[in-house]
Amino acid sequence: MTDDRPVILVSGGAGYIGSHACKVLSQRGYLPVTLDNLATGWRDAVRFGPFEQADLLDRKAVDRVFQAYKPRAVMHFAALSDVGESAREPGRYWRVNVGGSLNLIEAAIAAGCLNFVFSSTCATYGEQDGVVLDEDCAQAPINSYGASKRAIEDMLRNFEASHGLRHVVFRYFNVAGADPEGEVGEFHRPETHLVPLMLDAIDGKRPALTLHGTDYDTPDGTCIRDYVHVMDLVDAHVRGLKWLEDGHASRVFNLGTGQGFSVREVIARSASVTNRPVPVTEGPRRAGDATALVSGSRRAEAELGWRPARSTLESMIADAWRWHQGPGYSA
Ligand SMILES: NC(=O)c1ccc[n+]([C@@H]2O[C@H](COP(=O)([O-])OP(=O)(O)OC[C@H]3O[C@@H](n4cnc5c(N)ncnc54)[C@H](O)[C@@H]3O)[C@@H](O)[C@H]2O)c1
Ligand SMILES: O=c1ccn([C@@H]2O[C@H](COP(=O)(O)OP(=O)(O)O[C@H]3O[C@H](CO)[C@H](O)[C@H](O)[C@H]3O)[C@@H](O)[C@H]2O)c(=O)[nH]1
Repeated sequence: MTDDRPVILVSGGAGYIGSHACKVLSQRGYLPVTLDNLATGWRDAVRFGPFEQADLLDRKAVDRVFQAYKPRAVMHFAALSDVGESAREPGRYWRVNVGGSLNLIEAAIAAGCLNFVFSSTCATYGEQDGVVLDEDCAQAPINSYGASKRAIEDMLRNFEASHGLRHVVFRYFNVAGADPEGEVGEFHRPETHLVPLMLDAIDGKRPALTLHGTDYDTPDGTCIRDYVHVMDLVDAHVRGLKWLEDGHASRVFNLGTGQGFSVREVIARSASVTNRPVPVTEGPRRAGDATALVSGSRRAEAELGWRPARSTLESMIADAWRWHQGPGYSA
């Protein structure tokens, strides 16, 4: 390799969040190497560094990527992350998320790459009405997706104790928005996330958005979530990487704004940002959904100096809408 930038191995770099992370890493002087099997990601989203098509379940292939690029650290985004599917097919979530992470962790250790940044989720907290969700809160996942992520957090702690694997765990709340320059954005097939489905309904790509439950114990009956802009989220990842490079101890950080919005509030805000009506139908609850998930922590701000700059509903919807109408969305 002639490029002498520090290499970061990005698992899941062809996916929504991983592709944004690659963009920001490359802007900040790193060489992001994407390892992805394209299960839910896209070749076109890998634009900011080399691409290695490999499955995390193939340990030999993962070892080869470490040998070829000698990364300084790993950012591990690759996972299955559809809450509803995880309720129906728990085996896939344990196999891919937990088994794949075990391979990646063991390969990193074998290669002497001991700095590891991991995508976890607020779904590890489960359903805890009235509890402030900070990092010390008990984890009680209510679906196998959340359970698989909690298991990986445990795995990281075990491998730190045995092999010195230093790690930062980010428990994301709901990620939304897109690269404001429109190079990458969110595109899943099938799509399950609220914002892209709503934008599809607004511009006629789907007949309507279905409200998954209107009888929750919230002011308007729909679930409450804490939405964070994908660009703010990946900025925190680069800060997490520097935290490890600076020699700090392993740490868990929530990534959310601390403000919750109901599904109906997101819909109302989208109608005003796009200046178009949102066709809506009411449906039953979706298996595995918690009533309200809102971060109650300022740890990332206090310790990483992280300040979300674009995480208003307006910015997230406006950036997602721009991406949605551009050429990349249906590529
Ligand atoms: N989007 C959110 O709101 C959100 C919230 C909390 C946590 N997360 C976590 O963030 C991470 C990224 O989420 P995303 O929304 O970008 O998902 P995504 O589906 O867009 O990206 C995941 C990527 O991982 C790849 N992948 C999956 N299985 C693989 C395997 N076995 N080997 C190699 N590559 C594999 C996929 O092809 C895809 O490119 C996930 O770990 C997810 O659990 C996301
Ligand atoms: O068509 C839809 C899609 C979503 N929703 C609702 O909108 C809210 C947000 O749903 P998303 O599917 O966009 O996001 P989730 O909260 O289910 O999931 C996100 O947060 C989870 C943690 O709970 C996981 O981390 C997961 O990876 C991440 O996508 C939920 O109340 C959901 O029921 C609808 O009403 N209709």
